[in-house]
Amino acid sequence: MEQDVWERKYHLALERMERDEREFRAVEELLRRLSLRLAALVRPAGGDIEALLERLTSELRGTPSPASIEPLLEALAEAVTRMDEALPPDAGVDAATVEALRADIARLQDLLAMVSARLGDMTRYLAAELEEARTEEGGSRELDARVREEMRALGERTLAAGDLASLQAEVSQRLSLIDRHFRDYRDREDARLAAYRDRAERMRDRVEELESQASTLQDSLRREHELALTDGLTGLPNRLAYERRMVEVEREVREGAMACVGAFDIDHFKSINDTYGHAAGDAVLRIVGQTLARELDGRAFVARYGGEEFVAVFHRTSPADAETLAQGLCATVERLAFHASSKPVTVTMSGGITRFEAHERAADAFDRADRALYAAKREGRNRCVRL
Ligand SMILES: Nc1nc2c(ncn2[C@@H]2O[C@H](COP(=O)(O)OP(=O)(O)OP(=O)(O)O)[C@@H](O)[C@H]2O)c(=O)[nH]1
Repeated sequence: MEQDVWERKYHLALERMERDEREFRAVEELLRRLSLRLAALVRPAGGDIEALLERLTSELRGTPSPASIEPLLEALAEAVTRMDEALPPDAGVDAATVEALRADIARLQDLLAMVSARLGDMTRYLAAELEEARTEEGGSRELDARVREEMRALGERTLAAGDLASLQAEVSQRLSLIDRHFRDYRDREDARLAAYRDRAERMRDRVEELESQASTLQDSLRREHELALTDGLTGLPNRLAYERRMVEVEREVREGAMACVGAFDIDHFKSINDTYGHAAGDAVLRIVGQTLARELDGRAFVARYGGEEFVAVFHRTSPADAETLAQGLCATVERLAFHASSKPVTVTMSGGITRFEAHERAADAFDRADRALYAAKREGRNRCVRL
């Protein structure tokens, strides 16, 4: 009966251990996904990082040990550092892009250091559990051998016993020895279970702490990423966001989709600043930017390219339709009611439209849209030209 109770305890402990291990695996998976996403941010240099993560995953699927995992994590950290060094400031990528990528890489490095430390903890824990299971198995084998020995001795004495009284004494002595062996074994196992429970509690706390750290890190990365892609003054996507979007559009156009690029610039903006002040200029930029985003919502991706220049990418739109939309935008901006020192101020905008051709790079299409924009400026502003 007592043995049944002990066995139930033992199975409960085993189930708990398996559940813990599943939790650790879930955390490892979460961290792996996080690292993969970060590696994806620094493409195209992320190739060897993905291969290393692949190897790390297959290690984790087996029986992980610090000896097999630590070198992989070190190689991963090294690859990330190489990626940082491989980021030249003059590779056609603007300084803000390089800065943002460097910040991502630094965060990835921090994350790897954290993952490395935590995986070390976990694998050490699993190794200790394995050792524990081995010891436990040894203990039960020992008990088994002792019980067998007592039973064998009892059998021999039974045959040798001359009278009933000495037989009874022999049986009772052997039974109490067996009982003591069980008791010793149970006490040792109870102590081991208590120690195990303690360690499991501590590990659970550490796993919870790790999960919360990982999710805080993920949130702050997401927030910082959004900030890195947003123009602070207008709230529109910034040039970096535009360049990232253009990587996708370039691929779509190569696959046969139609797209147009529009460059827009507020006319005589310098004189708005000079006449009404920089704050008024900022307000004009904000309102014009938001007007473009609102008017083109669902039809084009709009970003602030820099200074007083905006860019729009029209998806699945013919050049003629994009030009009509752009002319409508110029007319809408002209109708905006600006006031400075209680006097109405008319603001106009010029635009240049071009088709994004399948054989060209995004930068070529933008340059042509920009040339169209300057043609519109030369032709008298407040208009749109298509090249
Ligand atoms: N207020 C404000 N001004 C800015 C900002 N960014 C750039 N500018 C100003 O925008 C002005 C751009 O002037 P120019 O490039 O000479 O062009 P423009 O006066 O608009 O003339 P055209 O483009 O030829 O019609 C410069 O005076 C910049 O200082 C900004 O964020 N806020």
